[in-house]
Amino acid sequence: MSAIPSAPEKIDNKMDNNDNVNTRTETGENNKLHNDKKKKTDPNSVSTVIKVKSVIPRRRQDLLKWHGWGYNDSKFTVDYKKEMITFTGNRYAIGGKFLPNFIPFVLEYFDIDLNKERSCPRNVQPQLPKSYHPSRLPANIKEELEQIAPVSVEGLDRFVRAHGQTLRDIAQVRANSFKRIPDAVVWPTSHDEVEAIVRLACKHNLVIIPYGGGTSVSGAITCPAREPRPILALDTSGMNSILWIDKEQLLARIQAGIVGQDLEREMRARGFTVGHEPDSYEFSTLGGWVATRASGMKKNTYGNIEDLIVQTKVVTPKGVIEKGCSVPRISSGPEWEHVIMGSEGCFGVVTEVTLKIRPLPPVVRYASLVFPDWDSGFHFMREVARHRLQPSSIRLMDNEQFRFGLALKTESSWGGVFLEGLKMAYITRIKGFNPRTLAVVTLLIEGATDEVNAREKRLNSIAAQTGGVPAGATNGERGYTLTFVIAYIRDMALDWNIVAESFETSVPWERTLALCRNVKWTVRQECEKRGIKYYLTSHRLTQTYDAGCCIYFYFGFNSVGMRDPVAAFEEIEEAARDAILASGGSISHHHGVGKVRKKWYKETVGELGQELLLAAKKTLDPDNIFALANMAFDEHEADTSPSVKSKL
Ligand SMILES: Cc1cc2nc3c(=O)[nH]c(=O)nc-3n(C[C@H](O)[C@H](O)[C@H](O)COP(=O)(O)OP(=O)(O)OC[C@H]3O[C@@H](n4cnc5c(N)ncnc54)[C@H](O)[C@@H]3O)c2cc1C
Repeated sequence: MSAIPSAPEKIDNKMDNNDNVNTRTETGENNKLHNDKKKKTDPNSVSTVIKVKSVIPRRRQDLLKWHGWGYNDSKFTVDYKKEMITFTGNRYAIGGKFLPNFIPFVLEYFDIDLNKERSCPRNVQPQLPKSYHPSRLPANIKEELEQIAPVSVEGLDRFVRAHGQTLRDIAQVRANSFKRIPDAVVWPTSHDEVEAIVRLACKHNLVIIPYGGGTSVSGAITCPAREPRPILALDTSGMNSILWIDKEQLLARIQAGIVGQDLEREMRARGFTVGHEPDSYEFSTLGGWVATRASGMKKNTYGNIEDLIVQTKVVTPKGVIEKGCSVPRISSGPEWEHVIMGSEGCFGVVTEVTLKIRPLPPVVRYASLVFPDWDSGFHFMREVARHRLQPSSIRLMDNEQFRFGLALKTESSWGGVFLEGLKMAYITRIKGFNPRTLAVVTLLIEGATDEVNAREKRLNSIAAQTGGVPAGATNGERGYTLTFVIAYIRDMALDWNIVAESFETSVPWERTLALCRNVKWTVRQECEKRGIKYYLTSHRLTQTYDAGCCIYFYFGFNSVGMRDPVAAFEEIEEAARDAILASGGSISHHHGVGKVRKKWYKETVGELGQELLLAAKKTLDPDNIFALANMAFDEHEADTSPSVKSKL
């Protein structure tokens, strides 16, 4: 660990809006040495900095919705005359197509009043706030900050970085009801600039919230409401260069603000892949993945983020943490890099990461299987994991999700998702599967042709033993495409007063079926208690391990007539989480703790675990500059009076 130099640095800061031009080489000493050596010895290595042009502009609101998920031009919209839903834009396969089965699905589960909606359609853009909380950043500090990196105190720039993607976040955005938003946004382009910003924050006692892609679903980036100090949103999007690629060692050094889709595009253009694809990867960043311990859909081949990282560089108020060597494994006491993975922005800013990369697989094949019900699908998944035969991705969807897939069937040739026409007839009439109970597995198999063929054969043979039937590649591919579109549904649902959100957990194999039943039962009880008649719970098994799996739930209900639907949703979700823990599940598999799951942190890590977390904070950030109040950190600790500081 090295201390942040105290002498002020003059920094040549030329960030060209969206070009993310980094005018200096910001690699650390190790990396400079690495580069110099590689230049001489390895003609295959790319040692020049690749300045990535991001899809996402610095004014994110120009491309992305300020009031919901995803691109401005992509959304579900209702044509009340035709009684049909369309998905706008042409970014996704269902773009521009009518979805004739969607309204019947919504009516069945949520009983919306179409006549009322027709007379008062709500396909209306939410209006931007007329005013914002004034910035608390003193003008002289702003000037000092501007010497380091571009700064904005404009209301909208601050507002769009005040939240993630929880239901409460989106409800607050739409109502402009945040108690606190950042007082300024700052866009560093390099590790050194981050060091200078952190130094300045320590000097003036400012709060820093690292902001990556804003896709957090744990309340992690939401500003603590009672924080009295000026808050800087440190937007990492300007730090998105690929510093070097070592084709021989299959490593790349990358700045932490790079967005998933930019990283994959650049790597694929050079014949490589990182292979980390969380469902949010269009918008989430490398630094966000590290800070939340993210999990990608292809983790069976490439690993979760913790398996992909070889080295990280992190700026904390007490100095820079970075291992002094870049090695595949080390036995040198506890791995301090793991203290940063999952630190949820509370210890400092991840600035650079060395990641493993892989050559692009020669063959990528989708496949799907249908099972008579969830339990038989589950037994298939268990057997596959027992034999360690998982392909890059393997997911089991329950019947509600299967039917939801049918609801997204288009009127035109792209077709629906899952089992049309003859295939459906074969499965229901000849195989005798009940369309109201069947479950679907989607598969993504990567590798050389022989390997892919062999694996598919073995998977099909296990499926046959557990009651499954192959349902083709197209259905498999559509299942994956659908993943990116599902995230857009909540915005339309909110227009109909349907509140919805997902939550997830990890669980040992032997507890999984009981956990799924218990959670659905709990949700049903909680809905009945509140007189909620129209709701949907659904789950899928998204990740498999030797010792268990990840279960991902969707839950939504029609909240018409309720006084505080968001609070009701959160109460039900809390009861569901209690049921998860009581059934042997965890606080989270990949979403993290943030502010919304703090209640269960101590019981998860134990008293001493929590003490260790507080001790790490005291060492790395004694003045609570990174006062995000996630995990065990209480908002009150934002009060920096000596008595409170000593508690840290
Ligand atoms: C539709 C949808 C699908 C999702 N699918 C997945 C999935 O498949 N797998 C998965 O793991 N997660 C998923 N998530 C959750 C989310 O995308 C991840 O938690 C992601 O890692 C957050 O990255 P981000 O760049 O958006 O971080 P942000 O939301 O900006 O920040 C999240 C946390 O990380 C901190 N942080 C961000 N950058 C840095 C940095 N450089 N240094 C230090 N701290 C930093 C922030 O302070 C905050 O505490 C999904 C979310 C949504 C909305």
